[in-house]
Amino acid sequence: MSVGRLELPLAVSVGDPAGIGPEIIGKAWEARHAAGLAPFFAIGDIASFAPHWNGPVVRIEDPAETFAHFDTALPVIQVHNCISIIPGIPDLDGAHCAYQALEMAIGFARAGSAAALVTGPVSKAQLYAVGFTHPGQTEFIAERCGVSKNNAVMMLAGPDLRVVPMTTHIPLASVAEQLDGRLIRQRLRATAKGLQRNFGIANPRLAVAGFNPHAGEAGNMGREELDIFEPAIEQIRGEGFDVVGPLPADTMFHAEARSHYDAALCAYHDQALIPLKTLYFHDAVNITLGLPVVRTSPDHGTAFGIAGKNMALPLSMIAAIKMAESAALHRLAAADLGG
Ligand SMILES: NC(=O)C1=CN([C@@H]2O[C@H](COP(=O)(O)OP(=O)(O)OC[C@H]3O[C@@H](n4cnc5c(N)ncnc54)[C@H](O)[C@@H]3O)[C@@H](O)[C@H]2O)C=CC1
Ligand SMILES: NCC(=O)COP(=O)(O)O
Repeated sequence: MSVGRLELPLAVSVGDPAGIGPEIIGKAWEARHAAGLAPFFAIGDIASFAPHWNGPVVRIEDPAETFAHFDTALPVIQVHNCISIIPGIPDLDGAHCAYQALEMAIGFARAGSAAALVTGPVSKAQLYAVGFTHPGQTEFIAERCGVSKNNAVMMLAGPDLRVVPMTTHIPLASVAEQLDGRLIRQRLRATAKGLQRNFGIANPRLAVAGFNPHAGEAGNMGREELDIFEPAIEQIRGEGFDVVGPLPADTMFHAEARSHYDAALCAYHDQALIPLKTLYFHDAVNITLGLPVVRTSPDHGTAFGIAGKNMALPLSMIAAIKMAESAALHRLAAADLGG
């Protein structure tokens, strides 16, 4: 059950200011009434909006000021000034801005000044170039929240498909060695709990994709399913969770198959994200499960190629803002019920 509205605004980090972050946040603000969005404020360089979007912005110092301004302008909390923003041409100064905005947004959510955290798209390569040592924002936010990276789960959620890549931003060649029984069990438990807390699904149904073609074909095309997946899944079933698998990955994403589970746990990034983005590129949301705060993000990236051209669709950002509100409300409702 999720009812009512939040008493706190949502914090939205701008992401890389040379990407489409400022444009999709501005366009989401324009859609605030039509889409029924909860009040939100952006965190970034206020000067980074004009090259991308010509709507009104207002500088605020405190998240609580959001409510006084949200009707008439996009409230923005300032990070350090980026020297110059050229849409589509990322630079290290912009990467510092993105890094600082992310750090501040986490701080507001953790301090209880924001109801949830919505992160704009960043370029991982640009962040790495300014000293970011985590694979992505998921792991960074987990660390800032004191959660081990194995218990923070990346989920991408579309209208009738939710996927979890059990390994995330690592080379494909490293997947087999990282996918051990412990990781699979941790991902399964955290996904089940995350579906309960953020989506209000009381008894989540989980499906696990195999690693090899045809889920190993009874051990003839690889033994990971027999030696690692099946014992891990058996143990998790013994803990009372509803889990099927390992299933052949090529036949578990068609419409009828999708109706049998609430989330599909996949062995690696592209096994999960290809079906999701093929079906729902503009509707899907990246949500991190297992955190003490709610964190969502659009499913897409910085789209440098279209930045500053007024071509970016804000739909995934709007969906991320809506999902952040809905997840925060689910958590409040569960707390009211003693959950
Ligand atoms: N949430 C995040 O912070 C994410 C960040 N990234 C980062 O983004 C950078 C670029 O990644 P790509 O693989 O090029 O993916 P991308 O999602 O930025 O772009 C892929 C294609 O989709 C188009 N596109 C993306 N968002 C769009 C929108 N809102 N409206 C219209 N068209 C849109 C782009 O123009 C491009 O043709 C990488 O550095 C990656 O690390 C990628 C995914 C998620
Ligand atoms: N492919 C998903 C993605 O890149 C998002 O990563 P994160 O920065 O949210 O961890």
